[in-house]
Amino acid sequence: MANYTKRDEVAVIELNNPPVNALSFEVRSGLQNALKSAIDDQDVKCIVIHGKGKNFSAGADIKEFGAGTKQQKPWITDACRLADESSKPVVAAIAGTALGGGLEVALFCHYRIGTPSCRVGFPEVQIGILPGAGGTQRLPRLIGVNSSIDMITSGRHVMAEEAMKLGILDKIVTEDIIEEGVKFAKSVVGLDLAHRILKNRKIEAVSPKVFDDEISRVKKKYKGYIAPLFCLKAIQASVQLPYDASMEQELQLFQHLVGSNQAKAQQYAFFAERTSARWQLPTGANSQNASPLPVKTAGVIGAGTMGAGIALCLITSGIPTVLVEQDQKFLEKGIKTMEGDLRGSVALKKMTAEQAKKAMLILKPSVNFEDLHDVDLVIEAVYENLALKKEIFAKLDKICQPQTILCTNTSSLDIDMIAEATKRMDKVVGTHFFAPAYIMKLQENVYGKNTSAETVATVMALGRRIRKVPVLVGTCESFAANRMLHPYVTEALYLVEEGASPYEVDQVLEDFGMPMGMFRVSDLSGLDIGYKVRREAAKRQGIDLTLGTRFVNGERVCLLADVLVEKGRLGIKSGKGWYNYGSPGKKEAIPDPEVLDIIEEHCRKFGIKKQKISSQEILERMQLALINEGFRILEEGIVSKPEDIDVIWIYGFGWPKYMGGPMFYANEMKLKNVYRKICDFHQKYPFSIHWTPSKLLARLSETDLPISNWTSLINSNSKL
Ligand SMILES: CCCCCCCC/C=C\C=C\CC(=O)SCCNC(=O)CCNC(=O)[C@H](O)C(C)(C)COP(=O)(O)OP(=O)(O)OC[C@H]1O[C@@H](n2cnc3c(N)ncnc32)[C@H](O)[C@@H]1OP(=O)(O)O
Repeated sequence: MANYTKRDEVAVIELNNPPVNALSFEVRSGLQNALKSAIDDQDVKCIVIHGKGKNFSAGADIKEFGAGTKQQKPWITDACRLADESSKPVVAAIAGTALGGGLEVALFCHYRIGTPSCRVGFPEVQIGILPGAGGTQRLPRLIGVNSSIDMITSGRHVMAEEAMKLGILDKIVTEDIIEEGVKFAKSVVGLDLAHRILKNRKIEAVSPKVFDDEISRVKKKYKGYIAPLFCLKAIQASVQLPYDASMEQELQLFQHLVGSNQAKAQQYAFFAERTSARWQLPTGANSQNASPLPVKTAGVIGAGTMGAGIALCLITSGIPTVLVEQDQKFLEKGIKTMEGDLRGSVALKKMTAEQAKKAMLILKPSVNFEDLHDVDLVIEAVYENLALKKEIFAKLDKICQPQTILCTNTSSLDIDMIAEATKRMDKVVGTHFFAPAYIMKLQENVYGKNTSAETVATVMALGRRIRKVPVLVGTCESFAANRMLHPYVTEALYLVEEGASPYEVDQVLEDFGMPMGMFRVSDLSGLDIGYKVRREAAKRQGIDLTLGTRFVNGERVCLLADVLVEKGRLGIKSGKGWYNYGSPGKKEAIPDPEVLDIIEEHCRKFGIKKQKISSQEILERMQLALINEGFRILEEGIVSKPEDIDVIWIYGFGWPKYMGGPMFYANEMKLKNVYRKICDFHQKYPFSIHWTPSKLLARLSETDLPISNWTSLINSNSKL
C-alpha cells in the first residue's frame, strides 16, 4: 500500500511494502489514490514520494509476472500519469534503491533527489523483461540515448554520484531523506514545471547506424539473451515515434517478453538465488535461527592462483587480510597476480584506481603463520593434499584464537578428516571457490558432521559480503558442483569415442548457451590435472590405470584425455590439447586434425565402431547425465533443495540464466520425459553407472508436480 500524510502544505506519500517496496497491486492502487488526494487537496502545494524503510522501491512485484497471471490495473503508468499531469511539483526522495518500476515512478516525478548511497537502475534485462512503464521512453529524454542504452541493456545499478552526473538526480542530500524531500519540494513551488515533464522533452536525433552497431554489440555481449535486444527496439522507438505511439510499442515489446520462456527462467533464477541463501542443516538449524560471527579480519593461506584470488575478494570488500605463503618468491608472485587483476578491474571501470590502491593497503603479505594469530577467519587454499591440509589445520588450531573459524578451499577432500586435525571441529568448514576466484560468483560452502550452525552462518554471510553467491552443501566425494561435472565430462568423452568430434560436442554446448564447450574448458584447466587425479584415485583403490584400461570395477572408462597428456598435449599451457593454440598461453582454440587422428587410432585400438551422432543426442546425453546426478545429490540430502543445484550451475559453470539451471530445465522437459530418456540410456549403456536412474527422480516423475513443489514433497515424504 501507500501511506498518505501531510506536513504543512506538503503531501508525503510513502510506498509501503517491506522489505523492498515492490510495486504490488496494493502499492500501485495506494499510490494512485494518494496522488489523487494530494492533487485534489487545495491546501497541498507540492508532493513528495519516498519509500518506507531502507529502499525507495525495487520495482514491479516480480511474483506478479508469474505464468498465467495478468497484472491487475492500475499499472504503474496509470498510477503515475497523475504526476505528469499535476500542476503541483512532485519530488521523488530516493534512499536505498530505485530500480525498475521504482525508477520509472521517479521518472514520472518532476524532480529526483537522493542520498549519497542510493542506487538507481533498470535491472529488468536480468529477469528477462524490459522497463515497461515508460523507462525506455523517459530515460533517453533525460540522459540521452547512448547512456540509456548502456543502463538499460546492462541492467547495472548506478550510484548516486554517477546518477547526479548523468542528470537522473537533481540533488544529493545528506540529512534525513523525508525532511530533505519536504524542504526541496517547498523550494520548487511556483517554478515552471513544463520542462520538468519528461514526456514533453525533445529527444535527440540518432542515426539508425547507432542502433545497428548496438544490436551487434549486444548480440555478442549477451549471447543468447533476447531481452537486451528488445530493450534496444524500445529505445529506438523512442527516437522514431511520438511519445504515445512509442509507449504503446514499449508495452507490446514488454508483453511479448513477459510471456517468454527466457523471462520465466530468469525470474526463476532470481528467486532461486534468494531461496538458496535460506540454508538448513540436518539438525534443523537454519538461516533464520543461527547468527554469524563478526569477521573483521581474515587470513588466506597459499598465494597461488586460488589463494591470491580469494584474498582479492576479501580486500576489495574491505576486509583486512593476512596472506601467508611459506616462500617469499611465491608470495611476491601472488601479489603481482593480485595487482594485475586489480589493474584489469580499473581498466574495465569496475573500480577506481583509488579503490584498488585502498584495497592493497589492507593486505598484509607474510611468510609467517604466526601473523594469523588474531584474525577472525582463515581460508586455506593450498594444493589438494590431505596430509598437507591436516598439517596446516593442526598448526592453525594452535596459533589462532579459539573462536577463529577455519575454512578450507578443498574441492574434493573430506572436510571431517581435515577437521579431525583440530580441537575445534565445529569451527571447520569448506569454502570452495571456483577459478578464477576473483571473478566466479559461486562459493560452495561445505559443512562437515561437526560444523556448527554459527560457523555455517558466518561463511554464508561472508559469501554475500564478498559479492559471491554462497550455496550450502553437505560432504560427499567432490561435493555437489564437481560431482555433477563428472558424468557430464564422462559422457562427452564417450560421445567422442562413439563418433562425435570434440568440436561438434563443444559447438552443441555453446549453441545451448554454455560459455565454453567441455573440451575448451578442459584445455583451459589443464588436462594433466585430471590425469593426476585419476591416477591417484585409482591407486587408492589398488588399481593400476594404463592407457589400455577399458573398465574399472565393471564401469566403462575412456582415457582419451590421458592419451593426449602422454603426447604432451596438456591444454592451453602447452599450446596444444583438444585444440591447437599455436603457442603456449594463447587463447584462440583451433580444431586440430591431429587430435582427430589420435581419436581414430584410439577407436581402432579398442575396436570401437564410429557412427554419426546428432546434435540433439549430444545435448541430451550430456545434460541428462548431469541432471540424473543432480537428483541423486538431492536424494542423498547433499543439497536441501533443487534451487541450490541450479544456482551452482549458473554461478559455477555458466549455465545460461535464460535456461534457468539443470533442475529447472528438467522441470521444463517434464520429469516423466526426463526419467524415460534416462531409463533408455541406462538400458543402452549398462556399463555407465551414471545412467542408473535416480530413485528420487523416479518417484517425482510420477507426481508431475512443478519444481516449486519438489522441496516440500521431499521433506514431507508423504507422496513419495
Ligand atoms: C502482463 C500484462 C502486461 C502488464 C503491463 C505491466 C506494465 C509493467 C510496468 C512496469 C514493469 C516494470 C518492471 C520491473 O520493475 S521488474 C523489477 C525490476 N527490479 C528488480 O529486478 C530488482 C530486484 N531486486 C533486487 O535486485 C534486490 O532485491 C535489491 C532491491 C537490490 C535488494 O537486495 P537485498 O537487500 O540483497 O535483498 P534481497 O534481494 O534478498 O530481497 C529481499 C526480498 O525482497 C524480494 N524482492 C526483491 N525485489 C523484488 C521485486 N521486485 N519483486 C518481488 N520481490 C522482490 C526478494 O525476493 C527477497 O525476498 P525473500 O526474502 O522472500 O527471499
